[in-house]
This record gives sequence, structure tokens and C-alpha cells, in this order.
Amino acid sequence: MIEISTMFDTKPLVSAMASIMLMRTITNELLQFFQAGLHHLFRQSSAQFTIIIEEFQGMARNQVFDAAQAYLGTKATVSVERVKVSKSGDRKELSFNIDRNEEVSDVFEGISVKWKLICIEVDSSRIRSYDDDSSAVSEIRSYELTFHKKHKDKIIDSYLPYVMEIAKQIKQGDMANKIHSNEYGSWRHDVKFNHPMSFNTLAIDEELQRDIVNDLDKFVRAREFYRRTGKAWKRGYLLYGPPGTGKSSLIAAMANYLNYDIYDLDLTDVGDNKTLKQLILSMSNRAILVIEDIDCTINLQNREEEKEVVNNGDNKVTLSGLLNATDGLWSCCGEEHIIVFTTNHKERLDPALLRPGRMDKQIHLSYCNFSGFKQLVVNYLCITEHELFEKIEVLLGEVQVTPAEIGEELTKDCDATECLQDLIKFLQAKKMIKEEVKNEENIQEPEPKKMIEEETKNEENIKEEGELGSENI
Ligand SMILES: Nc1ncnc2c1ncn2[C@@H]1O[C@H](COP(=O)(O)OP(=O)(O)OP(=O)(O)O)[C@@H](O)[C@H]1O
Ligand SMILES: [Mg+2]
Repeated sequence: MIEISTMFDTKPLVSAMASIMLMRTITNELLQFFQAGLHHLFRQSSAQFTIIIEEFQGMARNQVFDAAQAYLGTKATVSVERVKVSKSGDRKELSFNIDRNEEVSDVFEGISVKWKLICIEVDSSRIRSYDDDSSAVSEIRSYELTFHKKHKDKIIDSYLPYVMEIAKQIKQGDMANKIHSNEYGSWRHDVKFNHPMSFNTLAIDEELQRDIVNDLDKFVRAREFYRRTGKAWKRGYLLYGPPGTGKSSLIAAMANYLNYDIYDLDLTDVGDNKTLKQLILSMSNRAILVIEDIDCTINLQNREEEKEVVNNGDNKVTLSGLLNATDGLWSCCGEEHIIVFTTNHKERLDPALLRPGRMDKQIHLSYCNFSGFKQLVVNYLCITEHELFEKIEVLLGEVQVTPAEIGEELTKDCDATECLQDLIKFLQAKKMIKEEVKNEENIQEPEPKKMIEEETKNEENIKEEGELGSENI
């Protein structure tokens, strides 16, 4: 008897069948695994929530975009495969940035988020230029922030404010408050603002200084007040006084104190009201807009004359354009804006600029008094006392001298005593000139005065005589 088994060797067949079964099982499981995975992925993607943060909000830069950019600069090198690196002249550090379409992962309180920079090229009519890396680009940029939707509240209420705060700290850490100036209708030269003036070195009346600092503190803290009252969070200052009394120095001290950027607006370079509007709308928040020598940089017509200007089709910056820029509805687009006008001739300004509520504070910077002088001596000579002070105090009460003039005397290449002696000579010379002018005026004045007095006397005599005469009659 031949066993079937001997007739047919079934072993290979069985093992082949077993292999096929095993393969089918594995394939099924793999399929199930992929299906589950896909399902999971699908479920996951539908559970995602994405916040779009565009670079511009209307005409103005979007603060959240700028903050995200600064924040992601610190994350980019650890998270992505490609980064952009740059360095501007005023910064010590290199700055990193994610490149277009690159993703950066971040974890906040155990929540994973992903950031992506999206750049869409646009036709030239929609171009907005930005020059953070010194190249005007014709594209619209935005960040996409994606996370699980169950964390939406946490991301909006905690993570985004955290990003803003970190960005603020990065900016403050840089101490990179900048000065921007306008050229051909846009802001240029955003170089680091290196002016050393501070409220410790500014030589102005102590009381006035305290008042200004309190005003600035109050302004910075008043976010809630401005929100509640519906007022734009801005404050206008008019600084007026003779040349060399510290108007520009005060602006520098304010910018350094607040760590605000300065936007130094040259109105003579602004073609028309529309450009002015665009310039102001593109200012960052926490900034001081400075318009120096407002009385002479531009001929601001009064509003009646303006109508004619418009009718003539003349495209100029007008007073109402300026007032709209600083006061009007669209001036509310930024936050924490301080607007400073300066002039040597307040009396030449159009009353519309000085109306109450327009300039919140008018600050008169005047000639140097003794306390201002003492501050300058600390700044320039590093001394607080000297035997010549008494003499100088008397002279300062007799002549008008600007801090700039005193500064010049104190920066001469000599020791403290010699500098102070030179200053005394300078003050005495000023006093002599003043007395000479006064004498000249006195010499010229008595004649007509005397004549008028005599004429009046004669008239009175005539009148008296007449009256007496009539009485007599
Ligand atoms: N109050 C001050 N305290 C300290 N330094 C001052 C002060 N005023 C003037 N100076 C010195 O004089 C220089 C000129 O002053 P500043 O430019 O601030 O005057 P200004 O009032 O803006 O003059 P202008 O009307 O000509 O613009 C400053 O660089 C500074 O060194
Ligand atoms: Mg000045």
C-alpha cells in the first residue's frame, strides 16, 4: 500500500497555503492599520483649527504678524530645515526667520502648534512693500497657526498674548528703538535710535520735568481708559521755545524713556494728504510721530484757503489733512501714538492747531535757569559744586541764555574752572550787549515820549484853560 502521503508529498502545499493565509492576514491587518491610520489622519485634520495672521490689516501693519515674526525668529533654528538669516547694521545679533512654506513646531503648556509662513505673489497693483530685509517684495505674507481645535480658547487667550509678550521683550532686550524718516512717500532709514538724551541729563525746570514724566506714565498705563471712553490711544504735544532750548532733546528723552520708535516726518517731502495718511497708517504702535518746525516746514493754509487749493487741483498737504492725520477717524488705527509738533514761533501757528483738545499738552521750553545750569554742569563737567556757581547764578538771572549756548562753553577743551570762567565772560558779554541795546532804546525813546508827554500837557493846558475860560464866562 502506498500511502497517499508517499504518493503525493503534501508538505510543500500545506506550507504554501499557510504562507498565503499568513500573507492575507498580514495584508488585512496592514490594510486595517492603514485604514485606521488614514481615518485617524482624516479625523485629526478635521479636528485642526487654523488661525491666519496677515501682515497687513488694511493699510497698517498687523502687530500680531510682527510679534509672530520676532517670536518665531527664536524658534526657527531649532525647528525647521531651512531658515533665513539676516543682520542689520544697528544690531549685534543675527536674526533668523522661517522661509516661505516652512513649518515651525512649538509646544505651549503641553499643546502642540504649527506655524507656517505663506507667501502669495501678487500683481503690482496689490504690492505692499516692506523693508524688514531691505528688499521690496511683491507678495502678500501671512502666518498660519494650526493646532487641535479643542485648544482654541487656550491658544487665543493665552498663547497668542504670550507670543506678543515675548516679542515685546525681544524688542526691549534689543533696546532697538528706531528712528524712521520719510522719503518719497514711505518710511526709510529705520536705523537704531542712539540719542543718549534722557530725563536724567535733560536740563529743564524740575517741576516741568516731573509733570512731563507723570503725563507719559499716565498715558502708557491708560490702555483701559482709552478703550472704555472710545478715545484713540494717542497724545499730542506742542513743544515751543527759542532755538537751542531742548525741544529735540526732550523728544529724544521721551523716546528713550518710553522705548518708543521715532517717526521723524518731514512734511516738505510729503506730496499730498493721501501720502500723509498712508505714512501715518503704516507707523508701528508705541511710536512718537515728530513734526519739527511746524510753522516753517510747510505753509499750512487755513481751511477757507484750502478749499481754493482743492478747487485748483493743487495736491498739497493741507492743514485739515494734517489735522485728520493726527486727529481724525483713521488716526485711531494705531495704538500708543504720541504726536509731537515743535516750533520756535507759537504765535505763527494757525489757531486750529492750538484749539483745546487738539494738542493735549503745550510745553514751553525756555532759557536756562540755575537748576538747568547745574544739570548741564553735571553732564559736561561731572561736578555738582564750584565757587563760581554763585556768580553764575546772579548772571543767569540777568541774561537770557539757552542750554545749547551753555553747553558750548562747557565743552571747551579746558578744565572745569576755566570752562566756568569762560562761561562767566560769555554771560557778562551778553549782559553788556543787553545793556547797550537798552541804552540805545532809552536814548531813542525819550524823544518821542517826551514829545507826546509835552503835547498831552499842552493839550491839557489848552483844555483846562478852555474850561476855566468857560467857567469864567
Ligand atoms: N534742555 C537741555 N538740556 C540738555 N541739553 C540741551 C538742552 N537744550 C539744548 N541742549 C543742548 O543743545 C543742543 C541743541 O538742543 P536742541 O536741538 O534740543 O534744541 P531745540 O530746542 O530743538 O532747537 P531748535 O529750535 O533749533 O530745533 C542739544 O544737542 C543739547 O546738547
Ligand atoms: Mg530742534
